[in-house]
Amino acid sequence: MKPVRDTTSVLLGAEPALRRMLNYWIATALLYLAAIVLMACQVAAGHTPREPALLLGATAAAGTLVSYALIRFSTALDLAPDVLAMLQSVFAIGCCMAGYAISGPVRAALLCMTVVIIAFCAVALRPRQTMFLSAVTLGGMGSVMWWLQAGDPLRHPPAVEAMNFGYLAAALLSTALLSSEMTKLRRRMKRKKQELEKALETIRTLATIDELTALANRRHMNELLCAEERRQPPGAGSCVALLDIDFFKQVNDLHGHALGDAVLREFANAARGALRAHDTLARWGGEEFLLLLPDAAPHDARQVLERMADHVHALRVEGLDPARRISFSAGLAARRTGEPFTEAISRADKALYRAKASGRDRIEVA
Ligand SMILES: Nc1nc2c(ncn2[C@@H]2O[C@H](COP(=O)(O)OP(=O)(O)OP(=O)(O)O)[C@@H](O)[C@H]2O)c(=O)[nH]1
Repeated sequence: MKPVRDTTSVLLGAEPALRRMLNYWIATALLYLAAIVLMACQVAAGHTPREPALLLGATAAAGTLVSYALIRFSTALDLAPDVLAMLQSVFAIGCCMAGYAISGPVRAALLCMTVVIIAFCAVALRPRQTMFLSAVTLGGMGSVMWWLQAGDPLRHPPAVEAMNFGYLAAALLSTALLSSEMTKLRRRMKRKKQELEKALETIRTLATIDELTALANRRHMNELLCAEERRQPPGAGSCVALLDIDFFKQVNDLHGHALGDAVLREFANAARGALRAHDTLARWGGEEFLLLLPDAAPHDARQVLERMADHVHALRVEGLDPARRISFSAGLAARRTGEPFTEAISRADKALYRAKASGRDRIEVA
């Protein structure tokens, strides 16, 4: 299986976009093969002269191989998908025109091939390019038909050529319109997909971030704690701390809820600035915050909290009495080996209660 996989990846490349284009190429190559076989049948039945049919078959085969090389090395050659599609379709339409000129009574059947070519290329072309290609095809085929009926009106009766032209014009027009509608549909779907991705991103943010402080919310912190419990090998240390802003109720009572909100926001900004790279501070509820310090000894955790306290003490919130210093009390607990975080948090909560009871603006260790 591996040699087959290796050969496939050399032939089709590894990039999904390139593979998709080469899969399209395989489909067109099969179409060319079918056309060459049918042309050979026409030669065998005596409807088509041998030499021009051979020349056309060889040109079509060579063109198919060249188009493979152009697609396979399109990145190196800096060929955009629409340029590739245009080149391939112009070549294929040229083959159809030559095939029509040398085919006998079945030549009208070749017209359906032109429609297939336009439909194929419309996947990679812009609607305006598809319209242009359809017009070029109609002009080219019309010229061949005119040239055939002018040169040999008995084998190519003008009325028949005119009807063939009419059918081709109708089919190409409908195909071009249809492909333009499909392109618009694809664009709409792409836009919808981008909108959905954006909405999903917003939902993800809303589900993990606290709206007021932009810190992690309680739900997200619980997820992080579970992940941390799974990640941490037994014995490896981490700490949790519960923080509560001191006398916060007074801020609300004296200055109103809006200023209370501003204090919460400023507190969060200041506290965030004191964290280490892997620490997470979450709004646990109201004016209470939970700090998770992975791989931290109690001494390291205490240093983080002291740094945080310095940042918070230095806070000046507009509208608040400058003499009023914002502070917080904290309960710190080092997680014991195998201990669930819920228990460590409960110990931190008791330590926080002691910090409040013994005068606030301090850190108590559980
Ligand atoms: N502005 C504002 N206030 C909030 C919010 N969430 C909770 N609070 C208020 O926070 C206050 C918490 O006060 P308490 O926990 O009773 O006590 P405190 O004044 O902080 O005193 P200590 O904690 O004992 O130092 C209450 O008045 C709540 O209404 C919020 O999102 N915005």
